[in-house]
Amino acid sequence: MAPTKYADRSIPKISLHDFESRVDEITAQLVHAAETDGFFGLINHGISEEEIENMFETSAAFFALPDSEKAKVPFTTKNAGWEKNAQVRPSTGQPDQKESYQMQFGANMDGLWLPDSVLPSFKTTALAFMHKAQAVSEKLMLCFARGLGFPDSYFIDAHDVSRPESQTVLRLLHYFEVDRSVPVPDNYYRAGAHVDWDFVTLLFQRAGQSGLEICPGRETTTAFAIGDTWTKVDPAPGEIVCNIGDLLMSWSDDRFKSTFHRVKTPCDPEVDYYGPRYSMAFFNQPCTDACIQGPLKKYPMITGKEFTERAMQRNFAALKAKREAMEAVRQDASVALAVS
Ligand SMILES: O=C(O)CCC(=O)C(=O)O
Ligand SMILES: [Fe+2]
Repeated sequence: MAPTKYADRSIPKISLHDFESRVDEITAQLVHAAETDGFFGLINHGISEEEIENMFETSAAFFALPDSEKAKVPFTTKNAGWEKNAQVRPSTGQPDQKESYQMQFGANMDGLWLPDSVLPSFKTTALAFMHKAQAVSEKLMLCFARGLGFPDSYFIDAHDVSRPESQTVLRLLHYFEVDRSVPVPDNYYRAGAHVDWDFVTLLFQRAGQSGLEICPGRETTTAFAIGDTWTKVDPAPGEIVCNIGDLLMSWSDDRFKSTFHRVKTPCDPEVDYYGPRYSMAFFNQPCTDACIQGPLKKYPMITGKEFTERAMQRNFAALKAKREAMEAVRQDASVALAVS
């Protein structure tokens, strides 16, 4: 695999302390980060390190269950449930080396919670954490609305998690331990390069479990930023790493940048972390009936349901193109072998 080019770029760290009295200052910082890097770290956000660690322990308890138990809550087309080695990224054409479990607040989760007899208090703990993440997200939504000239509650109303139309997701992720003695195959990522298609993502990482890499600012010149310059974002205790998603990019008429990121597979015993990696991503998704259009009306208005469907279709089309390209390379290679 061609060696990745790296640069030590720092992402802005934004503190939410004294939110009510500092809201305009925070808005300016968030808007600047969204217009440039598309990534920022949040501190003093109101979720304690203990609460985050408690949710990580809850997540580890879920993933420690036998696969036969987790398979009772399988991933569905409603973007909820458990999958293992099943998410193929268009950037790599290969499945991510991980398992994940996606939870939502509303009707899309019907039948997808394990009973308390299997995992005591899991649902209560997860929902309490999801409401905490939602409260942080609503602060960001207020600021982004103000920055774009919308009423303060505009994005908050469009992402109302108390409504059955809610599509917001907390995704628990577990990347498997990697064997140091086996060389990393080409195109093998814990999570291949991608942009998120939500409004804004809140990513929780666990101290010491590095691997996240970002390519800030949409300054990419190559497909999926592979070949561009990447920056490592190591987990800082208690910090939430946030990135703008495609939804906010289009809802801001492309003023705010959704940004490529990935999770590298460890390959350098000197610096990389080979153990199991746990992370949690809170994806703010619009209600299915939300009407999405930026202040400059650059794109036609669409609903939250249509936006989600189109994002999934784009992903499937890119994936199909990637697989066809890989198949053509394989056929060329076998022809070359046959004639040599
Ligand atoms: O696990 C991580 O650090 C990143 C996960 C991610 O980017 C995603 O699930 O969209
Ligand atoms: Fe992501």
